[in-house]
Amino acid sequence: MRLQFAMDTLTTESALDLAAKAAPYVDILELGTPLIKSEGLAVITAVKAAHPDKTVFADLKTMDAGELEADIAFAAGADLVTVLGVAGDSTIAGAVTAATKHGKGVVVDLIGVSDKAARAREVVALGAVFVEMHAGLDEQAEDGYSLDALLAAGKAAEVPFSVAGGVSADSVEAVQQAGADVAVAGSAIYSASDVAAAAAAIRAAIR
Ligand SMILES: O=C(CO)[C@H](O)[C@H](O)COP(=O)(O)O
Repeated sequence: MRLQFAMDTLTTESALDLAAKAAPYVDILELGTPLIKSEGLAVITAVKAAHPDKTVFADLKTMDAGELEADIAFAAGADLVTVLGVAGDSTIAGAVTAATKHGKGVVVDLIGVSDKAARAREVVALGAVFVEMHAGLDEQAEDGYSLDALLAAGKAAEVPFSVAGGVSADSVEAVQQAGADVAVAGSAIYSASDVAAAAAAIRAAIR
């Protein structure tokens, strides 16, 4: 299982600092949606230039204009971009067209989708390389939140999937046991006082 570090920070300087500390322990460097909105596509180019050996994941969360938004992110250096699962099929197919042109990939983020397993199968048929079983930061803050529903959806989907929603060193083993291809960890790493140690601890918990 690969480990993806979601950098939900707001400046390129901070992203480059976080990436440098975590890179030895992670496979995928994610530029979070707030970071891309704050700094624009240039942050993708900067992180890819600093880490050409890593998969650079641009969390665009595209909802419309799939081909155009994916195209400009791939041209900036992204290896993977996200499109929302609640978007129309034509938006997802458009992003896949751009990915094919660039030799890159589209990940469909299932945040806000009620039947994640069923939508996962549909979007993989449209060409997504994997889906993200995702509970966002606001959902994580709700009473009673747990990763369990995401893990169950991943098991039921029977397609390649990642899990994002507060994954930590304590929960990453359950993510792996559910059959995930990628574990996504954001705040568990970037909020730690020792970013490198936090990333290393999650890596060590992956068998
Ligand atoms: O896409 C996101 C929020 O929309 C986050 O990057 C994702 O949820 C991973 O971060 P965390 O581990 O802190 O939940």
